[in-house]
Amino acid sequence: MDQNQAKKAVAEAALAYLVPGEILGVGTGSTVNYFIDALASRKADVAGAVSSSEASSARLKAIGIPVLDANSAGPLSIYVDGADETDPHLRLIKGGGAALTREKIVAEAARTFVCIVDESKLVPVLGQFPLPVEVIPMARSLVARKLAALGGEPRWREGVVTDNGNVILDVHGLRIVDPVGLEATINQIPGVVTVGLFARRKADVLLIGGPQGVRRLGGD
Ligand SMILES: O=C(CO)[C@H](O)[C@H](O)COP(=O)(O)O
Repeated sequence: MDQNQAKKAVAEAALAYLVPGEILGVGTGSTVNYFIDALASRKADVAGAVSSSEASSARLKAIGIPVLDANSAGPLSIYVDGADETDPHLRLIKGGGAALTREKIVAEAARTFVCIVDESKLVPVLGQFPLPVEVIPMARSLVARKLAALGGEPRWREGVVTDNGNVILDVHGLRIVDPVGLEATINQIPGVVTVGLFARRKADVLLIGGPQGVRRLGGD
């Protein structure tokens, strides 16, 4: 099974968590694209979706799933999304696709966060993947200095503007031994909209695809 087959396998496995007749949350990225493709076969069970990006909204609409405003949808049954990195405790780094803020909002609104990854994303300690931070443009340099003081090496993802009109700093060189603490610390820097650490609201279920098939962590 190659990496794309692993992504497709976990995406299809996530269908088992659908709650018929309820609204679900849908994330962003290549693994989620496989999930949206798979969702086409279960359209009748989906009352609608709240999406974390314009890209996923377009893909959902293309298969005929109504995309709803988060403000009118209320609590969501599940949230299905990928990750850039996960540790064995289901804490995540997300935001490689620059959709981290909306992803955090939709994850928070969901009863169950089902994270779908291929096994290359599983690490013992988070931080090998540069940590994305969404920042209000006028605060970019200030926030970069504060992140450097925390021991990271922030790099501006030049040319990228988020769906919310902000910029992304990717923080290299962190070894994140206290994800909950670091999430809170970075979120408190003025000008930070969101850090792509999902440690306080982590995944509830992690589906990992690899050569042996799909295995699950959490959800017991
Ligand atoms: O956080 C994300 C987007 O902001 C994605 O979930 C993450 O980048 C994983 O993407 P992919 O499934 O393409 O590997």
